[in-house]
Amino acid sequence: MALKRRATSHVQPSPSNKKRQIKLEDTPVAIKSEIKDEFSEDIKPRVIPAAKPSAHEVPVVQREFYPAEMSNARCAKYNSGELPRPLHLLNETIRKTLEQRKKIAVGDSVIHWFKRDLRLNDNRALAAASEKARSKNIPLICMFIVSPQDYQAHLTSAVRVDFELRTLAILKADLDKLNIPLFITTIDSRKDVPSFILKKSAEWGAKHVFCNIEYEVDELRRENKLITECLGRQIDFSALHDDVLVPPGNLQSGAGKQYSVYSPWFKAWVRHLHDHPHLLKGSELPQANDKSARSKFKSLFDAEIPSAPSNKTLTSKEKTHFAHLWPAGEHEAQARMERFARERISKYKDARNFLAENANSSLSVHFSSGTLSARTAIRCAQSNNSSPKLDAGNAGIMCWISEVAWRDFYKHVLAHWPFVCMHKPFKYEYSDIKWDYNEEHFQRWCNGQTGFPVVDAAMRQLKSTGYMHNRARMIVASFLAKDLLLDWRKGERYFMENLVDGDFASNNGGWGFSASTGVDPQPYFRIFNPLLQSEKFDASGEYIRKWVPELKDVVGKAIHDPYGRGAEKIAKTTGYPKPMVDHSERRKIALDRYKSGLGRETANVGGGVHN
Ligand SMILES: Cc1cc2nc3c(=O)[nH]c(=O)nc-3n(C[C@H](O)[C@H](O)[C@H](O)COP(=O)(O)OP(=O)(O)OC[C@H]3O[C@@H](n4cnc5c(N)ncnc54)[C@H](O)[C@@H]3O)c2cc1C
Repeated sequence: MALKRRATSHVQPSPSNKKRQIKLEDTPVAIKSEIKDEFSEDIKPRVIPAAKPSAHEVPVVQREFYPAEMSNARCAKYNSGELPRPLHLLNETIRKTLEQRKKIAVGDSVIHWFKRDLRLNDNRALAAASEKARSKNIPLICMFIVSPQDYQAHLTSAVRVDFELRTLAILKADLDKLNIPLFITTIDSRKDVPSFILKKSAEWGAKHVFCNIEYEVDELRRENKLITECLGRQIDFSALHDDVLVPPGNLQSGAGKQYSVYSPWFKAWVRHLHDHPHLLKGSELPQANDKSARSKFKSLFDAEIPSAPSNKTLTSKEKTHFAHLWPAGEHEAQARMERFARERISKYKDARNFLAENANSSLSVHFSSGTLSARTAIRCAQSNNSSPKLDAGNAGIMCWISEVAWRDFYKHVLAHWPFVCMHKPFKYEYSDIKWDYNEEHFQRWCNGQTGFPVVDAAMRQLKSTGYMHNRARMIVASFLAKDLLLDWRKGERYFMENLVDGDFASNNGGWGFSASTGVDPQPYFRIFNPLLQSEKFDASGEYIRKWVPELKDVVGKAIHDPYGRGAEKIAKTTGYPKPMVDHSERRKIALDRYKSGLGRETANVGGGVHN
């Protein structure tokens, strides 16, 4: 019972997302223990404590899926190579089984398993599956598995699930035109996914199954296991790199180490792509099946798209709202990319940080669901540039490419330092920083009621649209960690539960950057001043007025600080709250906390830099 209470205590129902909250108590005990067993070889020998939280236990870990927070010593073992990285193990299995898998004769069909690659264009595994099917003139079958427990474990937002399901309808229709069925089904227990794939392969006579690699720990381990289990049944399970331009592990410094700083990593990334142009080349579209596939697999063609799991269901009003805001599917993604490259990309460098400007691409939702490949996007940017080089030509285009590269960077980080996926900060020595768990403070942050207009505008933008401007993400993340002194992982979690573009690696990377606990972070003594950020990046207050209607009649600079700059009367009348903390006081406490968490002197707290 205590375990359940702890697990649910950090689920943060807010008025608008209450319906979407996961009711963990509803999860049958039997299923919970299955999940624990399945989680990883890595944790199997360890016993997950039943109830009593250890002094070190953080109430952020979803204990019904994962063990308690990992120790620093165990993180160090990943760093020293004593513990093998899941991607390394997967690569090894791929390499060791290659010859045996090559010998497997093509069966009666070939399967492509869609995951976060929901497109026909430029899709490595789908193209390979199609090629295999064509080599023997047999049908290609596509499949997608709705896994409610994966949604729950990965904190996938209801908005994102809705986007995925709408995309699947488009994908199914596009595949249908090629006589290719898209079979979509729901598997209640994530543990059953591998056996389901084996079962379907046998049923459809498939000897080849293809998918693209996801770099999160559970997924890498699942695919590793699938290769071996499939091989035992004479089935070739192929997992390919697709989601990133350069496969993780391919970029190393002169000393043979992984880069943990972005700038040298980016130079190496550019160099690698210039030296290996095939990595940027698009993949072929899948070829049509023979018409006979329609009768042979009629039930698959007829299979309906399942509805969202009950804890990830939007109301019909929300559905209409988000469908209008985020049209789904790869055609929309392509059109949006082309429009952006034609109309706005060249001004991106100068305008991208301004909160009220429509300067960014808003393509993250498509990258994270795989309705647009980062390769395709970069080729499109390149084709609008005066130089074919990734680091030359138009400043706006170069800058945008370097932003897309951050996405690759964080996936490389995730693959090389897998403990970031296990609730540990990249800088695990920062685990000892004392965080607060003040529920009222957290709720005020979630609901945009902090009394800091720019923070509140951003949090309300998230709630209303499932999206937040990048600069705003940095401001609110810094505010949560360094002004409210709340555990940044609570913010990381809330973002995943609400973002339409939620992506583990980028989200974790962004939070680590802002809380100064991550890879290539801003130093802990750099503490965003929300007022200065507001004045700099929303000078006219347009962004604030849009999202905080209580302040729409405030004129001039008072918009950034209504209580401090003479707009108290309006703010009071409209019910806009006073600032919930004093920034300069909190800044001092934050510096102290960081210093003592790192075991440094606490006396001298000067030297903090205001941005
Ligand atoms: C605290 C925090 C949390 C974040 N969480 C996510 C997340 O869950 N999912 C997500 O996709 N991005 C996340 N980001 C990164 C970034 O904010 C978004 O990618 C960006 O705002 C998406 O808007 P856009 O598509 O208009 O980006 P653009 O400015 O047009 O950039 C183009 C693309 O480059 C990539 N990109 C840009 N900036 C970054 C970055 N800092 N890190 C990684 N990739 C980047 C994205 O794929 C983006 O779509 C987070 C950043 C922070 C600071």
